[in-house]
Amino acid sequence: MATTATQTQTHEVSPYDFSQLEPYVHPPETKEDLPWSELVTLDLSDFDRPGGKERLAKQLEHAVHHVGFFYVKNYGLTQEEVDRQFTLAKNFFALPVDEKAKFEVDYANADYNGWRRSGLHSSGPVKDNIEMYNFAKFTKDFEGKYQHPDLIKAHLPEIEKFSKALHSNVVLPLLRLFAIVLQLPDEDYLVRQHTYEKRSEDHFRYMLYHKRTPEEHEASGYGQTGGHTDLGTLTLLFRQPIAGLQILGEDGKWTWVSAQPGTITVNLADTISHITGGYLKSSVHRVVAPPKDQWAYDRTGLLYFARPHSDTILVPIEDSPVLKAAGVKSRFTEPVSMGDWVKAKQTLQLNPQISAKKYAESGDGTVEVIAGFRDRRYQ
Ligand SMILES: O=C(O)CCC(=O)C(=O)O
Ligand SMILES: [Fe+2]
Repeated sequence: MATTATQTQTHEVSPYDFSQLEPYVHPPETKEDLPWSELVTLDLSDFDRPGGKERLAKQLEHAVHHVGFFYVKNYGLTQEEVDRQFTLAKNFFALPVDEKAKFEVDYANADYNGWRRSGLHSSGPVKDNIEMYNFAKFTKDFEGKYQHPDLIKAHLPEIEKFSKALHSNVVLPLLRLFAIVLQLPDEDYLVRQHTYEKRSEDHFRYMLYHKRTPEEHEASGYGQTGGHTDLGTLTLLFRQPIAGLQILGEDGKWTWVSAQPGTITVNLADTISHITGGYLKSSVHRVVAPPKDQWAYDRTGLLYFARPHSDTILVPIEDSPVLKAAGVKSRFTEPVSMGDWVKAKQTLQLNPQISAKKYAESGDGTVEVIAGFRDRRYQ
């Protein structure tokens, strides 16, 4: 009967339903005794308690000025919600190459939203092992601009909710804490440069480092050449157990970031450094080969990159007594907007040939990104 057929159809489970997806399971942690970074952990549930913001800002002071990295916990998303994003990432990367290729990034036009295939660039004689899928902000500016495979389409509302929660539960509270650290009369000063609705190039990312053979690790120099700073305001990195992320300390030594349960790792990036004349530290970090006992596993990442509105002019904030006392200056010789900065730095990041040529020409390990500001290469 017709009604039976309809009923059967409505009860059919979509192949994209979570019950049908291969769940992501965290690989085991390393047993190696590595030199781990000592990072503070901010309990964001303290934020709205009396005196909480001030306590958290105090806790951050050293980290934001000297380290550039810290953890946050209790950020208002359940472990299940986080695990579902890891599962979506895993299942997305498992799609056939032909399917992912329909959503490929357009680096030639400096557009990095969509799928980035691995093997685009070489590190030494070996091709890179990184795949990414970047989501633009879920705002009017980008509405209808990017298409997604059916798997992602089926879960887009949840992905939108998740990435917006990262912005409102983590990015904005942290910007208020920075305002307190900088003693700004207006606690929302930075928040107003980072509203979700207005145009900016924030993005949420699924990332996969494919496992490598011992020969590939060796030939790629164990990943030890990729020291960099991120170009935006803050980068959020979900806990995943494959060790690899390292921070360059003030003492010139690299330490490993460990996977603390229930946390997000946060690092400060270039823009927050620009608008504080270098007072807040854009941390140098890199991703190296994991310890040997983790060589058998892929490394899956969930990241959120926060950036100021594209029309923000990157000059030091004027009404901060802290910055005044430190005597900070603009890092540029002329006014540079966030849009200008993104374009200039991204041209170097997305085109290793251009970047390699410029480094070779300069010969001193630095290149000018824009308006007199020079980036360094960290080994
Ligand atoms: O995967 C990581 O741990 C960090 C990645 C990173 O540094 C970046 O994408 O800028
Ligand atoms: Fe980075």
